Amino acid sequence: MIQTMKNKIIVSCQAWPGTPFYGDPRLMRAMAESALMGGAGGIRANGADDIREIKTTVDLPVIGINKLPDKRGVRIITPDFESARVLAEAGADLIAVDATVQSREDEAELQQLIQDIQIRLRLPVMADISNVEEAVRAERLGANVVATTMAGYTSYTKEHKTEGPDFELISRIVEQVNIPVIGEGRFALPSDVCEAIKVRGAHSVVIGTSITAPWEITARFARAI
Ligand SMILES: CC(=O)N[C@H](C=O)[C@@H](O)[C@H](O)[C@H](O)COP(=O)(O)O
Repeated sequence: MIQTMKNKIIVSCQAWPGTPFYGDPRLMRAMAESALMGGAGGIRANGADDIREIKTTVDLPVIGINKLPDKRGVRIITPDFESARVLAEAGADLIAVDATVQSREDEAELQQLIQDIQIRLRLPVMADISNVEEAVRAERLGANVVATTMAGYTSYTKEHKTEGPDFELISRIVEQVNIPVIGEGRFALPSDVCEAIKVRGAHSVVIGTSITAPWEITARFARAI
């Protein structure tokens, strides 16, 4: 399944409170259908309700996430086994988890979560990381793929946050790990996708805001004048 996404784009279809797409999973299904029509090779979606709805009409691999508070009360990507289990039940084909040191300092706990998803749910795990060290750690702890999702969003990477995708980080991770590396975060242009996959060696690329957040796309144009 991970192989089927090679050299493809994955569209992140997520609805947040305060945006017009929040509250009706059929809206994210329409987004995912649009992504399929446009040639996407996968979908990334948040929460069991959206995933269940997307799966009714969209025959693409779905990377499931569940952004929920962890035991500290901080919202992170798929904090625990239960939050992963409901995604599997809804039809997710791969589960993404926050694998940053900021959110999961405890290595044994992260390793246990990865193993539980792989063995009990029989699904592969995507590790969302923010730097090279976290990518190397995630591979060592058994993750099946690694994604640059959190680059620029942890306290220790926010100062180096790139305006567009962090291509340099993708290259460095590709050199250091053997599992597929997925570029994610701030992809805005078709040429960004080419750079990540053809030049930097990414397996595929996840695009969210620049496809599924029309208010942000509108603002980019509006700001131009
Ligand atoms: C940091 C974090 O929580 N990222 C989230 C992860 O699922 C989403 O809010 C992003 O939209 C997604 O990663 C895609 O990135 P972009 O929207 O930049 O194309």
